[in-house]
Amino acid sequence: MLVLRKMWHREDLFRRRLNFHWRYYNQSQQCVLHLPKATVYRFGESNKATPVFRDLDWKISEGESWAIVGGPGTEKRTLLETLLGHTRISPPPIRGLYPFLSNFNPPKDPLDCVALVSFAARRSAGSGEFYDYTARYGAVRDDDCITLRQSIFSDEVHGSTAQTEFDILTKRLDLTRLLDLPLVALSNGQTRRARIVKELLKKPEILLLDEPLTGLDIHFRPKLIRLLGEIHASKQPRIIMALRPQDPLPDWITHVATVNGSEVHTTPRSEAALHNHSRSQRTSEMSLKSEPNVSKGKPLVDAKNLNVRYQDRHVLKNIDWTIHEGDKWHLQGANGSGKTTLLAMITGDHPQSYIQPHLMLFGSHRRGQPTSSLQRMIGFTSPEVFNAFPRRLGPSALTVRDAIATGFESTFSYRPRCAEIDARIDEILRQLGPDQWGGDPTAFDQRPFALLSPGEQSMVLLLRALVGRHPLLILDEVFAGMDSRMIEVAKAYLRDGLDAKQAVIFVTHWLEEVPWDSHLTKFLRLDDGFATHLPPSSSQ
Ligand SMILES: Nc1ncnc2c1ncn2[C@@H]1O[C@H](COP(=O)(O)OP(=O)(O)OP(=O)(O)O)[C@@H](O)[C@H]1O
Repeated sequence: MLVLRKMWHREDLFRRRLNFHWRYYNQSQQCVLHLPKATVYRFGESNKATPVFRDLDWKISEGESWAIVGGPGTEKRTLLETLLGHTRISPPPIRGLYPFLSNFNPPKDPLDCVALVSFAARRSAGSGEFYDYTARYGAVRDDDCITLRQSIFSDEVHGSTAQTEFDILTKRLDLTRLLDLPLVALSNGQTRRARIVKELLKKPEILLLDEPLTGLDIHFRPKLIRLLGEIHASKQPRIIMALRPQDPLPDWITHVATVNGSEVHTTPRSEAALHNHSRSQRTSEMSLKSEPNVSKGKPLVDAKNLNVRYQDRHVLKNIDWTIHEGDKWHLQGANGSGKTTLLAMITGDHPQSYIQPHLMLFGSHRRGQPTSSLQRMIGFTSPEVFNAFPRRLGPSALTVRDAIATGFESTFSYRPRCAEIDARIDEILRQLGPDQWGGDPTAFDQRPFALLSPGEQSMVLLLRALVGRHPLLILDEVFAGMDSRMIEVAKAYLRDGLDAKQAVIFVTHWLEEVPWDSHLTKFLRLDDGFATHLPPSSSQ
């Protein structure tokens, strides 16, 4: 009897162990995504059309952490659209694209539980007209009064659990103190963080993030990456991130899908060929010949004791800043420190620019100059210009050439092009067009702006800023979406291709993107609205 009992006990132990291993095996092998050797077409196109992806063979098992890495073309974005179910997969995967969703009772529909956070401007949004982003600087209109808190707590997000998660996420993403501000008042980086919180609270099973590090300051990037790693490990939701090749790959990423044209290579991290963002050591011939950045020319901007307030928020505090001809400035500062506000003083977009006691722009007081004539002196691009730029399609679509030509105007508007303007556009396209960065040069200037990839759109907006050879260039996060080859070409132009007297204010959160060696660059850093002039060796 005792022997029998011992045997039962052993058998029970064995059965339990087996059960445990089987459950563990099942869980670890649970298939999150499965695309077995598929061809992917745009919706509405037959199998005779050129596919967007061929032989796409991709399996994601539970527990793996994936990043999609790809260049500036539209392919990375198309792969995200495929994961959202916006393309046709042939043959369709038998258990669906996301087999694990069929294990829920009732099974879940990917359309309801796979979400995307993308910061690329929507194609042909609204009427396709230029959107006036400067409204943000003035009195907030009633329509724009929706606060950050109201925007996050949409119909889809409610209940006490959501409230707790909301409190935790807004704290971790440093948004708590901004919750009662109008949404339009948030800075670019603050808006990006808010968009991520909003999608997380909708509780998707899978969250796709398109280049989530762009526009975030250097201190914030590691915080976001850590948070996303923790969220992914909890599977609430699983995260798939799309990154540029030069972006740092988070430690917790185990696998990489590299997009190259119509091919996608899926490999464990250790086998992926990655190009980390590294500071270019190349010093241009011009840089070697140039003297250290001692200002010589006339002052273009001279601001003394500049202040900006919104009710009780004091955003810029007693700023002194003089910019001379030929100066190259790197304007630094964390998200929300006041960079965009300061630049809006110089472009005249900010209504409070009129009330400054000493704001001299191009030799006259700001008050004495219409904004339009002021802006004819400035070549300008920024995340706000990128988002506001018209993206209409159809017969009145804006071509690349049209888009660049608007750089001769003070604000966005068309003017019939003359031969001289066309010749200058041809020149800048030869210097910085797709032939230089390995893009498709076929009739590039006639392509609709709206159909370019985000990186190509950024490049066209840079050309728009450069085409008029303005005395002052303001280049705010100008390389967003570009790959390392485009960035190197653009940096070389900014080092060697500008007129000696052109001054530049360059804004970036990536020190390695600054085109000039540090001894040729001047540094102004904003900390919570206060400005500090930094010595040449300064990094962020
Ligand atoms: N109308 C407004 N009312 C209250 N606060 C505002 C308003 N407009 C802007 N702010 C605040 O001013 C601060 C500076 O914003 P700004 O856009 O200049 O920051 P930034 O340095 O450009 O940030 P980022 O790097 O994220 O682009 C932010 O904290 C923002 O919330």
